Amino acid sequence: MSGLIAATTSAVDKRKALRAGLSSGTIQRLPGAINPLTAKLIQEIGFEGVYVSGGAFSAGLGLPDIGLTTLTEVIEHSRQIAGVTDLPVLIDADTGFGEPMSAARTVLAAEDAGVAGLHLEDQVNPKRCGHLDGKAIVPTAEMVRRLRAAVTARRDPNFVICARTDAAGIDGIDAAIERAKAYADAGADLIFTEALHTEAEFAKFRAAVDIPLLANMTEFGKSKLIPARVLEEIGYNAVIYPVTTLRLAMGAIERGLREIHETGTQEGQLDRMQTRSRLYELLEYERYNEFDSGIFNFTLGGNQ
Ligand SMILES: C[C@](O)(C(=O)O)[C@H](CC(=O)O)C(=O)O
Ligand SMILES: [Mg+2]
Repeated sequence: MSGLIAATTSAVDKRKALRAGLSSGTIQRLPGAINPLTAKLIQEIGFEGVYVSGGAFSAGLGLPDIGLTTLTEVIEHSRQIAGVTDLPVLIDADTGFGEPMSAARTVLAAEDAGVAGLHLEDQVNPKRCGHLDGKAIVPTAEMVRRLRAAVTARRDPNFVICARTDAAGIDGIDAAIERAKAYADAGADLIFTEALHTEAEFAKFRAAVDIPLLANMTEFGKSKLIPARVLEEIGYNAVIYPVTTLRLAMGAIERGLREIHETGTQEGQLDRMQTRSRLYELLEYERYNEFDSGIFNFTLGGNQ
């Protein structure tokens, strides 16, 4: 049964792995998982970690990314994803769902959900996507209070608290660097440098800040899409592809639905689909026989 239904690696070990990865000199690549099944694929392909995006989660609920989702919803979604993967899971906790005490509660809930780390951002409530104009940030001292509350609350010292600064797009990169230094002093383990534009900006940030850095390679935003290898050369420690799997899936879903609508059949889409046999392989369907031989007692014909 080992590894079926739920992953075998404990949350404690996953947090140790994330810490070790962040100080390894090898960039940790964390694609966003839109659901637990996607997290299984991320693990199978060989990435170092899994990201849970607030933007993708709210979009999946049919909502914009403007702070409408709740602590409970995000934690439950994250718990399901963390439960099926041996990889560390980093989650998007927006502004911490309220005042500093709520940020502390978010950390406790995330620990209980088996998550390896979370990021808190310095935007005002209600927050918005970091790649949109018109966002606003709280004073540095307020974000420091948010972070101190989070850092003090954690029970597992290896739980990663990542501080995201949205300041570059508002007050410029120098102000963002100053904030990052204050956030590191407040106990942040990792800095998420939101919405930088070019390699030169990423390099400038790297030169100025001593602790690990995370890059956000989200599509159709403010940042150039810089390959992981280049980010690693610059000295970044982690990179997220937060909404990529949602955009890939939704692009394919829209094309497929339009074709069915126009032609009356999905026949032309079959070679773009994950086959039944590939799905079953990913789910390790056959191994569930170990538990109950009545579950996988059939064979699949060709082309499935
Ligand atoms: C990383 C992010 O916070 C997310 O929710 O995934 C978003 C990504 C996006 O909207 O493209 C962000 O604010 O950058
Ligand atoms: Mg977000």
